Amino acid sequence: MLKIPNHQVAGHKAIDGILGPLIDDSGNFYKPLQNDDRGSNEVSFYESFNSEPRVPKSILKYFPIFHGTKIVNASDGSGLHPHLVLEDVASCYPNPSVMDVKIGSRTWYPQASEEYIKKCLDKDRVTSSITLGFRVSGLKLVGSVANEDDLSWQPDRKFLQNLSAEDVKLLLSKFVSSNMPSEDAAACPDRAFVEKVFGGSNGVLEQLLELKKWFEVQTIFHFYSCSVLMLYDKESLLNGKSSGGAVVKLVDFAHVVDAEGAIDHNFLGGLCSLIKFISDIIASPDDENCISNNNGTKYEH
Ligand SMILES: O=P(O)(O)O[C@@H]1[C@@H](OP(=O)(O)O)[C@H](OP(=O)(O)O)[C@H](O)[C@H](OP(=O)(O)O)[C@H]1OP(=O)(O)O
Ligand SMILES: Nc1ncnc2c1ncn2[C@@H]1O[C@H](COP(=O)(O)OP(=O)(O)O)[C@@H](O)[C@H]1O
Repeated sequence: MLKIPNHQVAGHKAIDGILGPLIDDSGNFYKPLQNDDRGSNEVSFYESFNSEPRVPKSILKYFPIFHGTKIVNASDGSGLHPHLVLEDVASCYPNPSVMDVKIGSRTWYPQASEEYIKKCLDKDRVTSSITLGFRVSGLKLVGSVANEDDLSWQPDRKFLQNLSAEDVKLLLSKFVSSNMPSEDAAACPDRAFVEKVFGGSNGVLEQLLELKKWFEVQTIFHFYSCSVLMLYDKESLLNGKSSGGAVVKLVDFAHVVDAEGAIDHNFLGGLCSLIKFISDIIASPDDENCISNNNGTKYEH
């Protein structure tokens, strides 16, 4: 029995009869192939990625496992439709906090139509993509008590569109905090999970640094409009379960193109920028938890 995922934070969602991803109880994520080139491009990417001998084994873990395609009933009620069958990277978490960060200051690929480039450029300009090299595309923050809906916060696209560098820093700090899963700008994030999630030898920062090393040398693919997904489970971490630890996965390969022997400096630049934000949060002392809001007011504990 396929169902709508609870933990999807961005992209096309299978709500209100729209075509979107579905999951099963066996840990699979069914992403519908879009009817234009995007669906077939993403299938081609997974096929070539998985058969590409130049991709180091250590890098494979940053990509969802690909189980091929399958025709299943679409979420919009339109009947049978081909879907990518991917590993559901959220399936091992009871109640994950999730952040989708679209990497790159430029989300359009060189071969795209003028109309598409304009649409992407407009979004890159109004969001933090051009200024920061990435934008937060989706977010779900969960409170410390599992399964209590009122303790989770999933901001809408509008809220995420206009974030400054300070706002992004605040959001990343909230992502690793046990308090205030809300858009309240006056809230001081306690960063209770900063070491467990961002820091440490298995944390987000180490994972991003490993990815960065690969992006410094790989000249196989250019990953336009692709996202870094960060997930972890607060309750499991609080209970000392190692299974709640943070993972980094790359998702959305509808616009991956051949690198033609060149470094993907667009992705690499965005990744370095995200790494800098996360390193700064790990390094900043606790008394810098309270960050200025949009008016420059500094909130205290
Ligand atoms: O038009 P929208 O607003 O739904 O745009 C989608 C984007 O949502 P956004 O507004 O940037 O959060 C969406 O971005 P996210 O995955 O949500 O970050 C995709 O870029 C999507 O395009 P594609 O399927 O990757 O080709 C975009 O979808 P298309 O409309 O290009 O199919
Ligand atoms: N393999 C996966 N497992 C679990 N969740 C996923 C997976 N792939 C994508 N998602 C969820 O779906 C969202 C949108 O995915 P994406 O591939 O970007 O779709 P779209 O092409 O519609 O933008 C992500 O932000 C994430 O929350």
